[in-house]
Amino acid sequence: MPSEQQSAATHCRLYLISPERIEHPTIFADDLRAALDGGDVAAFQLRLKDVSDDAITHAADTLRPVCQQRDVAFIMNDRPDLAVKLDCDGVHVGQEDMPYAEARRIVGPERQVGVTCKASRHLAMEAAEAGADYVAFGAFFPSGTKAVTTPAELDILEWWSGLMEVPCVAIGGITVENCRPVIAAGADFLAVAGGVWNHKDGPKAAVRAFSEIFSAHR
Ligand SMILES: Cc1ncc(COP(=O)(O)OP(=O)(O)O)c(N)n1
Ligand SMILES: Cc1nc(C(=O)O)sc1CCOP(=O)(O)O
Ligand SMILES: [Mg+2]
Repeated sequence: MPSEQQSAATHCRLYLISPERIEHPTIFADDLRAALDGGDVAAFQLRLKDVSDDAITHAADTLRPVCQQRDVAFIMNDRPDLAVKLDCDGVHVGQEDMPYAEARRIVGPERQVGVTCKASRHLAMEAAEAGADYVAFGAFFPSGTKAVTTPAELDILEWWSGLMEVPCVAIGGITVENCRPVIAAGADFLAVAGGVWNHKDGPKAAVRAFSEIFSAHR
């Protein structure tokens, strides 16, 4: 995420996660533009599952400019190699993807590397000490996007934010309706997919609503 935005340590921000499939990137680009123009978004993660590298490439080439024109970091999920090849701002890796050090070796020092830490203080300390740009905890709520997750409790956010400078991301089933305690517990970023794309009034209204909640918590 852009570094200037990390300076406001108490200000939570949105980290938007893409749907797992994007059939028509040029059409989805309109949804993304609308969402990003709805309010403050720090980052967008391209999280496509079970699709070809060509499909990821086409989506990234279409969506990255939409993000970068708005100063929204464009993060590739799972694939440090594609993060470099497609000139992304960073990569997110999970515990089943590859070790942090390997991801860092591939993307180099300039791009961001974020690491899934589930509900583990140990994994988070390990990732932060190794140099991760952020650690991600979750899932805080049941997710309609990802079936198999590890339940996480809010106290891990309180503990982390009281102890560490490295930003923490909260993920898993977060919506406009349930996000307030997650923000109050100390999340620096809320990573959200369904809570934006499936919002009853559309993605733009969802981002606007999140932004208003963030502002009220400042
Ligand atoms: C910000 C953020 N946090 C966690 C995840 C989950 O990553 P991972 O455990 O590798 O699972 P998949 O997303 O790859 O299914 C994430 N993508 N982003
Ligand atoms: C990709 C992902 N990882 C999770 C974890 O717990 O690590 S939960 C999750 C899904 C995020 O989408 P939604 O906001 O729709 O629940
Ligand atoms: Mg992964």
